[in-house]
Amino acid sequence: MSFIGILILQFFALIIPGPDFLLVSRTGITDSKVAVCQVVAGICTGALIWMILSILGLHILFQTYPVVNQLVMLGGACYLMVLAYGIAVQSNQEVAEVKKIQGQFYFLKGLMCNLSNPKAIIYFASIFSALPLGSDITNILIIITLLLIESFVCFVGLGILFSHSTIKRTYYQYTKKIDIVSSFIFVFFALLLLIKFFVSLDL
Ligand SMILES: NC(=[NH2+])NCCC[C@H](N)C(=O)O
Repeated sequence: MSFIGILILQFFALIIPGPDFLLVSRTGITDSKVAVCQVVAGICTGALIWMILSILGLHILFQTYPVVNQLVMLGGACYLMVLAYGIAVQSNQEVAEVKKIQGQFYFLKGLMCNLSNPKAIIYFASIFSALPLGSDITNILIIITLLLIESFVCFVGLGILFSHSTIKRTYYQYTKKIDIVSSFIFVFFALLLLIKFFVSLDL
């Protein structure tokens, strides 16, 4: 596959709503643009970690020892539940209080959210094996850089889109309802991971 082909594929992977997408759009609505950049930097660091692990061949470890994959899925599901719980608690607090509690953890939130999905390692492994002219180191470095830039630009763009005043106004009008819906969506993603976990147990 050509570099352009890989970037187009990655674009669709980015914009399909998932935990990263939800976290970025939410941060855009409820927080500052700086917070969006920090969350996205965390997500991109997570993506970089998955890329490095897949280059090191750890996807083979995941396939050979499914228990490693299962543990990450379980941990990921728990983390998404924690995110959902955080939003649910937040919906019962005043905005000023919430700001105080959230503190500086945006980067970590983005990082953990991205790492919650172990499927990423298989995804990146297949991308690296589909590289044009084989997987030599220059090609891999180029594609890693391009994928990270694309993820950063698309997600920051998404966060800024959601930080638009009209969307913010709507949010402050329906804060509680939107918080509850987004917390349910995080629970939904966590349940998907849990279902995959139980299916992989092959009971
Ligand atoms: N940096 C990445 N490649 N992230 C993958 C994002 C996957 C999916 N769109 C989500 O929002 O969860």
